[in-house]
Amino acid sequence: MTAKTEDNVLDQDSQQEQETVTTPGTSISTSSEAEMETATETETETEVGGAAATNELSEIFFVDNNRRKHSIKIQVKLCPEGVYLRRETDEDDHINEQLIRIDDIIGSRFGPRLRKRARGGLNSCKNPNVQTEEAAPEPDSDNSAYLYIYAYLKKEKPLRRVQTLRILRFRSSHDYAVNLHTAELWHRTIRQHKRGNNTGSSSSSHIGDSSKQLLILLNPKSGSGKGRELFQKQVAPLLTEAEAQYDLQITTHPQYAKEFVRTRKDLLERYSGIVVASGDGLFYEVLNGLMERMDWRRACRELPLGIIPCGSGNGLAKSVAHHCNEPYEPKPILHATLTCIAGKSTPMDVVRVEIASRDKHYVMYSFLSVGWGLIADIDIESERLRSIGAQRFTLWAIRRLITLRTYKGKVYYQLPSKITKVEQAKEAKETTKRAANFTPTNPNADASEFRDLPEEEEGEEADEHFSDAISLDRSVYRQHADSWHSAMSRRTAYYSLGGPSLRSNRSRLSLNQRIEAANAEFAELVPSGTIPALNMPLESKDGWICEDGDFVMVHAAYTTHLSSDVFFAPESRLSDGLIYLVIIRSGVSRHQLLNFMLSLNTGTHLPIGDDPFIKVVACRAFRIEPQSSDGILVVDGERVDYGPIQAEVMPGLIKVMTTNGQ
Ligand SMILES: Nc1ncnc2c1ncn2[C@@H]1O[C@H](COP(=O)(O)OP(=O)(O)OP(=O)(O)O)[C@@H](O)[C@H]1O
Repeated sequence: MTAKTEDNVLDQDSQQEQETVTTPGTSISTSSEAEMETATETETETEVGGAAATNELSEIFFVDNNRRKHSIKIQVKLCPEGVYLRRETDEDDHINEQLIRIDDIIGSRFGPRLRKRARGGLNSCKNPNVQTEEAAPEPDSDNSAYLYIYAYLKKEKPLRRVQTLRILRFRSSHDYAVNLHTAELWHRTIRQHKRGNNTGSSSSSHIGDSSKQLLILLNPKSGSGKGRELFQKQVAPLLTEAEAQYDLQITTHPQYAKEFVRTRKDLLERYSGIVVASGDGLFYEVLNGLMERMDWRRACRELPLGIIPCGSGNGLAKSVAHHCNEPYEPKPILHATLTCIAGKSTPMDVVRVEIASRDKHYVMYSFLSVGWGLIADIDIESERLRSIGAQRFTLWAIRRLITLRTYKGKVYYQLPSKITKVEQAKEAKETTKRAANFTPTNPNADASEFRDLPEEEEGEEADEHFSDAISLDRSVYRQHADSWHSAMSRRTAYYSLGGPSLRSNRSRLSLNQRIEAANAEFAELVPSGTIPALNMPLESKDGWICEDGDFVMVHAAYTTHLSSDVFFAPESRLSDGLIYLVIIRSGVSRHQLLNFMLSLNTGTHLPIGDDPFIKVVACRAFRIEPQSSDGILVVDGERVDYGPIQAEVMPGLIKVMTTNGQ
């Protein structure tokens, strides 16, 4: 196991290395005592939460390898950086070292030798929290205890993750319990180092908090309809290795995921994060479900979202992999699962989209794109060729290029630098006004959070509130229902008597006071836009730039990839607060368009200098006003009502699971 051979082994196509190293046991007792003493000397003790926790462990092991004639001595050191393996060769006293970084270790398990394959795979989507009866593995006859360390080493050139299993065998004592105790100490120390590594300022750990679970929402119909099978084979084993506690919810119909996250009262108390195992469509549902919660701000802040690409779109999964410099192909599900269990998260922009068509007027929250024209047409119209797979896009693109359409209308956009000053002044004014009018229920509480009302005393007062509630219920509730998320008003959400907060919290205040207080707070807390409503004009004095005429396409993106092979906005960053608006004007040649389409997968489709027909604008908000009444508009790849549409970025509003937390 020299560094050279180690690398060679790690690079094998099987992408799995498994090696057992063993502690000196009774059979090698001569060296055992001395080395154990050395190991003890290198240990340092730190006090964590009242219990003594070992910060660094060191032990001498021997490789128990049948291919070799004699054992190889290896020093294994566990420290906050990871696991160091240090081997001294007999031949030339050459020292070989390997570090398995703590970030690359996803978990470990200890106990007797695993009789089955040590991948820890599950056979079904069973709830990991429910104990099932399994035959308990017996200790070896020599009373060895084992520690299985599961790691996925990150390698560059080519970028990949190499599955690695290190098995440490502890047999210094005749007593299995003592060996087990040592293995457990190593296991605990690995967990502790992983946790320590995940509590940086820009990241939050969603793994390891034993009181909470990951919520996993799986769409069994996504992609080729094999979501469930893919989960069992590729995702569940990794979750087991990472000891991730999770609640698997399999969606039964469209909107299931949205309703689940929207209505689940204990969402924040029960879950540490939400993982979507599906395409971008289900992620869109989850995002919009979260945004419709009363505690949306807290939910966005406290619940990192992850995506495991089991669908056909997968733009977000590819964008996240690109952001963290993680591999995507050839095993996107495995790589994305590793990202979701890395325990880190990064802020990501959300875009508030407002749509008006005929009598409808509504708001939705988007994370990928808004499209009008060429790409939107290809996306939606090629649906009829779904049966031929991804080829449908190429075929329909050729067709659209031959019969090129143009759309008349206006496109407005607002650049970030201009708006900053205007908005800052506006925001400062608003804040002063709010501060003057608003008396918080709890003056010590964080004003940006939704706060529950104080506990109420039982008794007569409660009855009084109940009669008040009956008399007020209908009007207030109707207002809430009608106005919730109405796009016309900035402050249109009302505290609902039927809402979860009032039902679950009781107050000493009179009901009227409570409604008033809650509405005052809630008005501040509804996710509102800062740009004029869709039916209001956009003024150039506010920094709005207007382009009028015929367009082949206007497509806005806020992540790098629209799908796993469309590298649409290479400059985009997860939380840069920017929308990349690509505008293609009528008059562009078919040849130029063909080049544009062919270069989309490499991200080289955008002109380097000024181009009269194709341009990209990094803005913070935009509006499209189509002149015709027919056409296709897409938000995150899904068709929406056709008509005026506007969008503005809400920088870093949510958190997505990443491997680097940056
Ligand atoms: N159990 C279900 N049965 C049918 N549809 C579902 C189910 N669960 C979720 N959906 C819907 O399926 C749609 C597509 O899901 P998703 O985007 O995750 O997969 P996809 O295969 O990538 O889809 P697409 O091909 O549209 O990109 C979502 O809009 C979601 O509302």
